[in-house]
Amino acid sequence: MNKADLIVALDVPNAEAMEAKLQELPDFIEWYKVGLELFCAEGPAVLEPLKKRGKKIFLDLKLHDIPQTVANAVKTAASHGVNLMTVHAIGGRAMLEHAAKAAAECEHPPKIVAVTTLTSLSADDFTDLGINRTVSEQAVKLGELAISSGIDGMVTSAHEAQALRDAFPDALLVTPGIRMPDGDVGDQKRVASPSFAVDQGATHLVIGRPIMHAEDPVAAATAMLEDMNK
Ligand SMILES: O=C(O)c1cc(=O)[nH]c(=O)n1[C@@H]1O[C@H](COP(=O)(O)O)[C@@H](O)[C@H]1O
Repeated sequence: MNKADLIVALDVPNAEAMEAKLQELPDFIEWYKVGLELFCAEGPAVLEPLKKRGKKIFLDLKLHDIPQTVANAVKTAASHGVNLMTVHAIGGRAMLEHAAKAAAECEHPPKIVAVTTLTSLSADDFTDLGINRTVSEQAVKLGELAISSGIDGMVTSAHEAQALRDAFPDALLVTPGIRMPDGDVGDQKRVASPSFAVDQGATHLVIGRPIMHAEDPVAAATAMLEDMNK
């Protein structure tokens, strides 16, 4: 039994590249994330090979629009049989409530998680954006909005996870920006190890390049899982 779910981000340009990776990656990976790049390239058909393999699907489209548009998008996406979806918390209460209601009305309701602050943003970006709170304060503020609107949980870096876990004991906490201590950070700003994320209360860890770009993806995924469970 793993301490959290490991989700591999299929950040590849097309279905062919996805298939190559799926053949390489180990069976113990139960969750895959399909994001904007792959979904824009292939549309919903790209989900079929994952469903055939019995994998759980995180469709990460980070919806942020007027309430009705988001509700319709949630319903349409859910009809393709996805387990988890993202919206942006800053879309506001009406948008979040519409998303939650649309999901609940689906035959197979997906869980909806709200992005609080992208893991690629730092405190300096907050200054640029005119936000005067700390990243943790902002996460809790947006978490309150999301949870009270009927959303299932938040996407956050592991550094805000404990504050969110304390405030919302039952929420899903999805943490991207996962790196081993010596790993290449790339464009991420708020990174943490798998074990740190789990210790802080994460329920799902999203990992892309450290596994997808590894010379040996099986070894990389195994090391992430071991670190998560230690
Ligand atoms: O919603 C997400 O999944 C997400 C939110 C966030 O704040 N930061 C973030 O990196 N992500 C996604 O998580 C994945 C992280 O990829 P790596 O940095 O390659 O591990 C990417 O697919 C991002 O789109």
